[in-house]
Amino acid sequence: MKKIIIVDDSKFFCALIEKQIIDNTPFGVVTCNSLDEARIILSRIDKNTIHACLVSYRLRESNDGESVDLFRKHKVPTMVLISDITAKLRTHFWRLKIIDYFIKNDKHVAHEIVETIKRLDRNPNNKIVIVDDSKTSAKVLESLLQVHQYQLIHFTSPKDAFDYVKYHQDVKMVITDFHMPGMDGCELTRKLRRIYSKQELAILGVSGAGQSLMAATFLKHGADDFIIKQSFLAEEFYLRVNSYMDRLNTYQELATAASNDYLTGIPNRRHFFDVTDTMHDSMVRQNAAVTCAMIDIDKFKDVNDSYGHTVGDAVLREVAKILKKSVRKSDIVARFGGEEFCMYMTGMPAEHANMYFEKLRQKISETIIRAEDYTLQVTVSIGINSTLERDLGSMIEEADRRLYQAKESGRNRVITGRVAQSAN
Ligand SMILES: Nc1nc2c(ncn2[C@@H]2O[C@H](COP(=O)(O)OP(=O)(O)OP(=O)(O)O)[C@@H](O)[C@H]2O)c(=O)[nH]1
Repeated sequence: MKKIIIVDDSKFFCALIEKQIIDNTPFGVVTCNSLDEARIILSRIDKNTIHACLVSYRLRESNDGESVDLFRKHKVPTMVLISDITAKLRTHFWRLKIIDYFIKNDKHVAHEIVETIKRLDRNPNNKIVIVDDSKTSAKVLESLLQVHQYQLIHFTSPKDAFDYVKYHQDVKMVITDFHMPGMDGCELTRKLRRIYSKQELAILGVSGAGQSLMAATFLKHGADDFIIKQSFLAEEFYLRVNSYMDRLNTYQELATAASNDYLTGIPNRRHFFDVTDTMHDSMVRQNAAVTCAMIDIDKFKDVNDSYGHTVGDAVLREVAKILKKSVRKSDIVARFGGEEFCMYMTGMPAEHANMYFEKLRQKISETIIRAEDYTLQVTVSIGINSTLERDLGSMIEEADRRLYQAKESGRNRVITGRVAQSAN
C-alpha cells in the first residue's frame, strides 16, 4: 500500500490528519514529529511506496523550509503546511514546485488535504492536451501540470490536436494557444465543441498579454476559461485546471452511477436500452445476426435465505463478472433487476447461440463462489431468441418467455424456442 508521510511537531494534528487520510483514501500514513525522524524514515523507506508527503514548513529545532527542501531533494511530491501565508512565501512555494500549501488552522484543512491526495491519485488518468506551436510556451504549462501528475500530450499543430481529441474520448481537457498556423485556437475550440459538450471536455484558451478581446472571443466559441500567458500565477492556474477537472470527474461519476448498476457495475436496464436502441436499428437495416438472451439465477431466494443478503450480493457480482467476461466489446450485458440479466449479442446467429449459451450455463454452474466464510455454487436458466425483429422489445419479450419455460421445465437449462436442451 502506498503511503503519505506527514511531518509536523503536533502529535494531535498528525493523528487528526492521519485518520482522515485512512478513512477517505486508499493510502497508508507514516507520521514523523521532527525533521530528524523524517530523515530516518526517508533513509529506510522504499521511495516507490511514497505517494506524497505533507510537511510543516516550520518545525521546532530546524530552519524554516528545511523540511520541504529535504523531501524535494528526494523528489517526493510535496504538500506544505503553514500557519499563515505571505506574498513572498507564496512565490517561493510555486518556485519550489510544491503541489499545494495548506493553512493549518483553517477549519476545512483536513478535507482539502484529503481532496488533494485523491486528485493526485486520479491525475495520471486525467489526460490533458496542450496545443501550442511554440515548444517553449508549451514547456511552461507542461512543467506546471507535471507537478500535479496529469497525463500530458503536446501538439504543435491544431489540426493534429483536433484529429487526436476527436478519436480519443478519454481526453478531459484541451489547453490551446490562439495564434497558430492553419487554424487559430478559437476555431479549434469551436470545432471541438461541435463534438464534445462542457460535461465531456474542458477547454482553456491561452494567449499573450494585451489581447483584451481574446477572452470574450474564446468564451464565445465555447471555451470554459481563458488565461493570459505571461501574467498568470501558478496558483491561479492550478486552481482553475483542478476545479474544471474535478467538475468533469464529478459529471462522469454521476453519469456512470446513472447508467450502471450500483451492485455489479454493469449497465442497468435503462442504459441497456439507451445503447441498444440505435445499435439494433442498424442491425435490422443490415439484416445482421443478433441474439438476445434473458438469464436468471435459479432459486436465488434460497441463497439469500440460507446464507444472507451479503452472500446473495456476492453471487450477483460473480455471475455478472462471468457474463461480462464472456462477451465481446460490441455485445451488451445488463442487470435488468433482481437476479435477472439480459444480453444483446451482435453477429451471433441461431446456430451458434445455443452452443454459446450452453457453455455459459455450464461455466456458471461449475464456478465455486466464495463469500464470507461460505463456498457455494449456483445455476442459471436462460431463454434465447435469435429471430431478428424490428422491435427489440418484442425480441427480448420472446427470450423472456423462453426463460420462463426453462424455469418451468426444471431450471439450469437453455431454451432457444426451437430445441429445449436439458442439462440434467
Ligand atoms: N442479495 C440480493 N438479493 C436480491 C437482490 N435483488 C433481488 N433479490 C432477491 O432475489 C430473490 C428472487 O426470488 P424469486 O423471484 O422468488 O426467484 P428465485 O428464488 O430465484 O426462484 P426462480 O427464479 O424461480 O428459480 C428475492 O428473494 C429477492 O429479495 C439484490 O440486489 N441482492
